[in-house]
Amino acid sequence: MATTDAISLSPKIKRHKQYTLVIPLDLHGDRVLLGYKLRGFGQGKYNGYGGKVEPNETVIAAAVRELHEESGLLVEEPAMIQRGVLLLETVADDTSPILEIHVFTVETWEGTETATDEMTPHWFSLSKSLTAPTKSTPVSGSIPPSFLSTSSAAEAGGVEESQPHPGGPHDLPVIPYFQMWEESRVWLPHLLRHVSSSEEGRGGVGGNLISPEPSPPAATAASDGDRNETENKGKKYFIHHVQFIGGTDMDAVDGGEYSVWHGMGPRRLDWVDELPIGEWEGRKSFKTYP
Ligand SMILES: COc1nc(N)nc2c1ncn2[C@H]1C[C@H](O)[C@@H](COP(=O)(O)OP(=O)(O)OP(=O)(O)O)O1
Repeated sequence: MATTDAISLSPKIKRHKQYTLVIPLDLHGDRVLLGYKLRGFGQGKYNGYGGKVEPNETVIAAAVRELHEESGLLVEEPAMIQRGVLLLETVADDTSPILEIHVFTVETWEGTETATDEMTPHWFSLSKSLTAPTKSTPVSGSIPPSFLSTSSAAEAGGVEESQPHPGGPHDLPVIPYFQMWEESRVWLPHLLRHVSSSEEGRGGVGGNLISPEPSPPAATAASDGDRNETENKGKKYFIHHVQFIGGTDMDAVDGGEYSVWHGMGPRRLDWVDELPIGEWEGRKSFKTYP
């Protein structure tokens, strides 16, 4: 099945800036950990844990470092499972580099998730978060009042343990997709379905907590620009390429300000067997769009 929007991008003529994004998954507990960002780029949004890849650092080393700095969770490099790459480009500002964000999941770690002055941790239900969200997606469980409950930790610049959810994993809320970067609403449900369907095949997820893979409503699937999910079965990595046209995030907690990193324009999401990683300015990087 053909993808929808055409993307005319020449990665070779734009600089790339590399980032990492790590999503801890507790498959047996049917839970996904996200951080609520308290400062900097993406403030007021939920996201995975990550940041910039420093000079002379590998992407995977940066993923391990950022996860530990922002969440307190410690993993060894082999525990990082690369899942895909986001290629985010702004057309409103031609001088901005393409954000090349390497997405990983981890399923084992040492330590307990802790709040830092940058991120506060919140668990969400994995099985309830598998479908592409719409504004009317019901939010079961209770969305944590993050910006209220975490301000004390932020003000103190200190560390606060995240509390277990009172009703247990079944009472956890759906991922608040409308409090995330808008392109996450597209790729994250795909990734969670991909992980849960492959784990389910191995009998692994939460003792059968995961329901059969749902089909997104036809209108959503068509507009997501992604391939038919059956066709993607067995492919290992996703590539989500988005051109932002600039706009205002009306869902932002602060009311939304114009940013060149809002307003999804042309985009495509593909699943591939291998990520085309090559040399870019002397370091391993995403090579070309396949
Ligand atoms: C614009 O769209 C984005 N979508 C998503 N899903 N994630 C994004 C987007 N833009 C940035 N990110 C991610 C990538 C990183 O994981 C963080 C940004 O990290 P930050 O700018 O805070 O990098 P640090 O190295 O931690 O920076 P400081 O040490 O200067 O705080 O968001």
